[in-house]
Amino acid sequence: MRIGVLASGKGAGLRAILADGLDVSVVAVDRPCPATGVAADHGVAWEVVPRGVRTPAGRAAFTRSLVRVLERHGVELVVMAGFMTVLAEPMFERYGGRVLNLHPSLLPDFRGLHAVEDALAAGVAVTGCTVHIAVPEVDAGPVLAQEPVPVLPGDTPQSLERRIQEVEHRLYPATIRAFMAHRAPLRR
Ligand SMILES: Nc1nc2c(c(=O)[nH]1)N[C@@H](CN(C=O)c1ccc(C(=O)N[C@@H](CCC(=O)O)C(=O)O)cc1)CN2
Ligand SMILES: NCC(=O)N[C@@H]1O[C@H](COP(=O)([O-])[O-])[C@@H](O)[C@H]1O
Repeated sequence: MRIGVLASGKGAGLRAILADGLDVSVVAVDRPCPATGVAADHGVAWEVVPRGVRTPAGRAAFTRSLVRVLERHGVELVVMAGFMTVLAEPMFERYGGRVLNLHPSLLPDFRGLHAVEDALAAGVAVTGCTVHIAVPEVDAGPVLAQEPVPVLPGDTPQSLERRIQEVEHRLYPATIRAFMAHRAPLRR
């Protein structure tokens, strides 16, 4: 199954996906970011799709542009790895049930942009990460996999994020493989 990865940042999750040998056809980013360098280092096509104004119409136009890039590369499964823009309906009209996201908390706890900081501020002893099927509602949709991560005394957002990402970089590729094993490709 041909994978398209959506990213916005450092690309550590993307690097883990590529290191696992998954077939990534294209990396699409919503802003210039180091993830494109990770793609280039692995010989994977990448494109910057500027997200523009985040009005409903602007978000829909941005999402349609993303879909066109993914279709141009024959993508059948969309994998968000540190993607930081909320996708509009056109993505789910085209790839409904085949858009995955990785979130750095045990959803439904700590949804949104600041999950690591929020878990730390809440004083929980355990947080974690979640792989789920994305839907139009942010950080909702069916959970595919979760793994707990302890919060340790003296943790900073950075130290906790590092511990979570160690788990993410193993859990996400494994969950993507399991998902593909149970889904027929869109076309044979
Ligand atoms: N329709 C969906 N789009 C996205 C989902 C999703 O589940 N459904 N997951 C997110 C990833 N994410 C959390 O895991 C997340 C990313 C970004 C935001 C957000 O509020 N973004 C702002 C812009 C923030 C910024 O750039 O500083 C926005 O889009 O207005 C919330 C959750 C990816 N997309
Ligand atoms: N709400 C989405 C979110 O916070 N995603 C998180 O952003 C990080 C991206 O790292 P990367 O750009 O190095 O892969 C990852 O830890 C991922 O869980």
